[in-house]
Amino acid sequence: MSGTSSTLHPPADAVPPVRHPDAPAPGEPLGAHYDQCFGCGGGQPHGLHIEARAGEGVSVTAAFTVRPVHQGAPGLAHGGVLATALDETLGALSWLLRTIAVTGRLETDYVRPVPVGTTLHLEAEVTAVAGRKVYSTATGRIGGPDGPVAVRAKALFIEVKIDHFVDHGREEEIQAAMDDPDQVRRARAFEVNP
Ligand SMILES: CCCCC/C=C\C/C=C\C/C=C\C/C=C\CCCC(=O)SCCNC(=O)CCNC(=O)[C@H](O)C(C)(C)COP(=O)(O)OP(=O)(O)OC[C@H]1O[C@@H](n2cnc3c(N)ncnc32)[C@H](O)[C@@H]1OP(=O)(O)O
Repeated sequence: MSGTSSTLHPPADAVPPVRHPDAPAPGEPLGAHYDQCFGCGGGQPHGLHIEARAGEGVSVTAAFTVRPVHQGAPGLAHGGVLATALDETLGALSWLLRTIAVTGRLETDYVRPVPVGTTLHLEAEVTAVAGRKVYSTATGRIGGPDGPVAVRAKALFIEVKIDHFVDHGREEEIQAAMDDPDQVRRARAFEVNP
């Protein structure tokens, strides 16, 4: 069974997404947007350590291997962890648009259980853009990149400025991020040069 809420249908004035000319080439690893990110950060011991790569057009691929710490039921991945994997992969699309966007809405279909030890092969693409609203879809397949779909999602991301994080993040992490030249460089890489 599946159904999508109306807010995830692009409006009539939506336009196709445009890959930024300075976007990483297809196949290139995108790296983490933040070292402490639960989804992609290398410095986050409890994280999912998702590694995304640029795809064709405005798309990305990624892989996530389910570990015992990700269980919900015995031997099976927790649904919230799988939603996080989809959310993170969808978030990585920002590298190709070179805009910063946060998840406004994420709807997930769980089609097949995902056992511990499985590698989830993820793909995401932007389907439409309307002003600050970015519409996207993602799938997670098991047994190989062409294997059966286990999870899929539709999402609405909303474009924000760096100020979103500076205004809302806890001060100690924001200060540490601003003091880290590598973090500042990564944050800037999302933004189209004026
Ligand atoms: C130097 C220091 C740097 C530190 C930063 C470090 C790194 C930064 C770089 C990159 C990081 C970027 C992203 C992270 C990437 C991946 C992680 C995975 C993604 C996530 O995990 S990210 C976390 C979860 N995410 C949130 O934490 C969002 C909380 N939320 C809000 O912060 C606000 O809610 C916001 C901003 C979303 C909107 O607020 P707002 O005031 O800006 O705009 P507004 O409300 O007017 O919405 C504008 C139009 O979007 C429509 N709209 C809004 N929300 C909707 C919804 N839910 N459903 C349907 N439509 C919606 C409205 O209906 C309106 O539509 P219309 O224009 O047609 O009226």
